[in-house]
Formats: sequence, C-alpha cells, structure tokens
Amino acid sequence: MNDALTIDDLSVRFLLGRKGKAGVVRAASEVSLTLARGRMLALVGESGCGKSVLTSALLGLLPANAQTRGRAVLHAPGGDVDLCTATERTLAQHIRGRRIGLVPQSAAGHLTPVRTARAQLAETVRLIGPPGTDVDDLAERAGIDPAVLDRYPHELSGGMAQRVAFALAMAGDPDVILADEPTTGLDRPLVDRVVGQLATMADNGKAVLLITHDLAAARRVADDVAVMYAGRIVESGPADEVFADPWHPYTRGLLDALPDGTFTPIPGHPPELTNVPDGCAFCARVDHDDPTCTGDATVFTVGERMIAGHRPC
Ligand SMILES: Nc1ncnc2c1ncn2[C@@H]1O[C@H](COP(=O)(O)OP(=O)(O)OP(=O)(O)O)[C@@H](O)[C@H]1O
Ligand code: NI
Repeated sequence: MNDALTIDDLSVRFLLGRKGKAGVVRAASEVSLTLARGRMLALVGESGCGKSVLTSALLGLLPANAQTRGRAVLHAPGGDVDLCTATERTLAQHIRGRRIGLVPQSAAGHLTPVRTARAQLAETVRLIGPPGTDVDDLAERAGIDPAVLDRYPHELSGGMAQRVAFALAMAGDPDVILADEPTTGLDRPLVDRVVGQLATMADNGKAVLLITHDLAAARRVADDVAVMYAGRIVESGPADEVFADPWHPYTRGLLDALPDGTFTPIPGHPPELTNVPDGCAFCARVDHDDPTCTGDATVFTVGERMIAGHRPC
C-alpha cells in the first residue's frame, strides 16, 4: 500500500478557561486527508485557519487544553499506529523524527545557538539515525556546503539554516515529512529552492505535507492540494485539477487573489474559531447568494476530488 498516513475525521478543539467555560476554539473540524508515499500534498489556507494545529496533533504536541477526536493512522512497517491515541513514549521513541520528520516554520529558531550545525546533526544522527548514517552524506543530500557545517546558527543565512533543518528532519530517514510554512521569510529564489527540495523528497518516495499560505508555490510543486477554511477542508484533490478548475468559491477567491489571477483579495476576514458561524462559514464572510452552497458542511466526492459545503460545479 502506498498510503503513509490516513487522517480520518480529525477534530481538534481548545478549551479556554476552566473546562472551556471561557469558550471553545474549533481549530480543526472533521479533517480527512491522506498522505501517500511519493507524493506531496499542499495544505493551503489563510493564517489562523488551523493548519499548524494539525501538525501538532499528528506529532502529539498539542497543549493540555486541547481535545482531539477522530483518527490519524500512520501505516508503519511494524503495524498501524493511531497518532491520536499513541502514548507519549511511543511518539517519542518510535514516531517523532524516525517515522515523521518535521521541517519547522522558523529553521534558525529551531537550532541550538551554542552548537555548530555539524554538532547538532551528529547528535541527531546518533539519537535517531539508522545505523551507518553519515553526517557529511546527510548534509550533502540536503545541499549543505561542507564548509557551512562548522558554523554556528547565527553565522548561517536563512537559506542555509533551512537546509540544516531539512537535514535534521531527514536524519531519522522518516517516511513522512511535515513542512510547516518552511518558506516564511525567505525571498523568492529561496522559496523555489525549498519547495523544490521538498518535491525531491517526494520524488524519492517520501510522503510530504507542505503547509503554506503561498498558493503560487503550492501550485508549482504539489501533486495534491487541500484547501482549509475556518478549521475545515473545503476542497481537496489532484493539484492540477483543482487549480485548473476550482469548485469551491473560497478556492476561487484564493486563486483570484494571486498576481496572475485578477489580483483581487477576498474581502473581509475568516471567522474567529471561537465563533464559527453555523452553515457555510465562507458564505457568511462574503455574504452572497451562491446557488451551489448547501448551507452546511456536506461532503461531496467525485473521483479523487472532494468539496464540502458547496456542490461540485
Ligand atoms: N493552545 C491554544 N489555545 C487556544 N487556541 C489556540 C491554541 N493554539 C492555537 N490556537 C488557535 O487555533 C487556531 C488555529 O491556529 P493555527 O496555528 O493552526 O493556524 P494556522 O492556519 O497554522 O495559521 P498560520 O498560517 O498563521 O500559522 C487559531 O485561531 C489559534 O489562535
Ligand atoms: Ni457557501
């Protein structure tokens, strides 16, 4: 089977105040996604829609006020593991770094300031690397110049720090790579290089999740795309099909906002996740009569494509 991770009806909410008396943040609602080996899935959506919460849920890194429902099953050689119910011990000893690698949002911030890139890579390899992993070889595969390895994090450019973060994520040779906004703060050529590197990982058989609000980057490299709005996946499918013929008005709005679209931003703001409107959260924002809107979160699937809340058109 080629599927590496199956997220099934996953919901995450945060209880505010004691037992949620001060409110409930619906950060992710009934999210279903599949990550397949050899493919890159881009998860796109505006800031605050719940993208990072998903990666935290998959890695067992949610804070104590979080409640999770649903399943996220990692198909590992030793058997399936539900990441939502796995113990911290299992996650720490078998999953994080070894089966699922994380490329963090701010690479430089993730590195220990007082140790060289080489020292940090060597330690990670010693802890989680498969036997025989060679630090120089790992660095080379991540595109790191050997001279750079002996530098301290503050001596690294943003692009180099990002490569070190890639090497760290690959040290345990995980099947699944989660990249959470790995291009934030990088300039265009570097963005291209980073997403290109993730695409290469997918080509080499990894299952890659690229979380980004850079729709243009997602369009260039992703095999599959999922569009998230107010905690829900509103549309997903093969990237070329979705981008060529978006069904959901939110996906169309995101594409129109691009410089090579009509460059018109979507008016208004996404709802606060403590107060997601009943019915279609997107139509509540743009306040128009869309005949395809079902007024709820009904899911339609057609072949490999999925749309929620609106009928396929
Ligand atoms: N510990 C927490 N307690 C309460 N609310 C939280 C907590 N962590 C995150 N949230 C809320 O969950 C929602 C989703 O946050 P998340 O970081 O996943 O968004 P995002 O889509 O990744 O945004 P960005 O693109 O800005 O990273 C936000 O409204 C955020 O305020
Ligand atoms: Ni609608």
